[in-house]
Amino acid sequence: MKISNVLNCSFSEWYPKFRSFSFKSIVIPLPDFFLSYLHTDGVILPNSSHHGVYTKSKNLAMDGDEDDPDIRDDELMKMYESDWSTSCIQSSAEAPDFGEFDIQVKSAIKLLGGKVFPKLNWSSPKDATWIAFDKTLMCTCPSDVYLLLKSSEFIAHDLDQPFSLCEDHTNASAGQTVDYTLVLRKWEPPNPSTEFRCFVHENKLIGVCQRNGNKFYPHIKEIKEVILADISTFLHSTVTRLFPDSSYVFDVAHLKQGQILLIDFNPYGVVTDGLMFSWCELNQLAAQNQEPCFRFVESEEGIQSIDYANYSLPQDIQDLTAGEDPYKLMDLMKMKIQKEFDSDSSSDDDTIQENQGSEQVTKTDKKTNMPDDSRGSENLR
Ligand SMILES: Nc1ncnc2c1ncn2[C@@H]1O[C@H](COP(=O)(O)OP(=O)(O)OP(=O)(O)O)[C@@H](O)[C@H]1O
Repeated sequence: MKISNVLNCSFSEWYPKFRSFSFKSIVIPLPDFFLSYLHTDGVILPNSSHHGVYTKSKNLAMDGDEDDPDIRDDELMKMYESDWSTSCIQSSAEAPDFGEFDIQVKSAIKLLGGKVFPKLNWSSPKDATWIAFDKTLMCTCPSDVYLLLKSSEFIAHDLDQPFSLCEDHTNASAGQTVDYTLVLRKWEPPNPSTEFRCFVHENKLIGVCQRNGNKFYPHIKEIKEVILADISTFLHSTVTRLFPDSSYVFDVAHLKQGQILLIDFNPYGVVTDGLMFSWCELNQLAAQNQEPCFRFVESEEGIQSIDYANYSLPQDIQDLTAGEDPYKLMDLMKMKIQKEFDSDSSSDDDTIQENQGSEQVTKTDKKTNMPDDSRGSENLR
């Protein structure tokens, strides 16, 4: 994967050619001051949102929505006073004023029907839904967009190191200027059972898999030949003709027989999540001259763990599992030793429980039915 391949998957590169096959979208160039805002720590919403400090509820930050009858005054006060102890500190910081940019975002949302799905050049803030009032990426005002963008690690990756896994990436290319854009797409959530990720190597479809690996959709098995044939036709009649690279990954929704909705392009390489494939498997498929491999959840037992679930885990747990904070690990071990010491007298019971625990782990691993290397930590898209 080269820098040029990543650039070709940038939304503003592919969208003009595929406009009629995808969601209606508006691209707004990001001014430098907004990029600096995204880079700074902390979340202070602009003056225009009427709420200079970060508030937990999206509704609190919605323009002209102070009289929302769904929120009672006492609930509002509780939300304000809840666990945002830093708000006193933040309120003394200056709230930004986005002027013309804010107006552009507002009118784009209006033009797209009042509800939008936000992205930057490559990624959406899909890991930040926890911060949203309704736990989705639906935005109805500029503050919704800013809050999600500021809270996402995927967005931070787009901004800080979009080429970090490219083979031609050097320290010099790290500073390569990217024309950053805000992408607002008409809010039209596809039915997850219709979404598929498609892997293309040298213009050949090598693999297709269900986009959402944590659900079993019985209908996929029934119409798998139709799905594969429609994706293949769309690839060869449209995508290969218009997309500049020969290897890439694209996401689609199979709306009905003969009707494909294009969702996104991603680079062909480990930066892109192989979902139900490991990249090792994909490379093997690329080397073979076979029909595309179609993978989907074939039964309730084949379900994978939930995507991005780790982003909603407490930071302490994430640090522990990633081994990033040895002191937390030492504390945990001390607690464990103490617990074992305390319950020394009932060791027989403990042994049974621990055995049951390891049995469960083994079962869970088997349930995914996936090779160990199937989800690399490099996957960012
Ligand atoms: N216009 C839209 N309205 C509502 N939901 C959408 C819209 N576009 C995409 N989605 C949903 O969001 C998901 C992610 O979309 P998209 O692929 O554009 O984001 P992404 O961050 O680039 O994801 P990835 O990096 O995994 O490709 C889609 O699978 C789809 O379910």
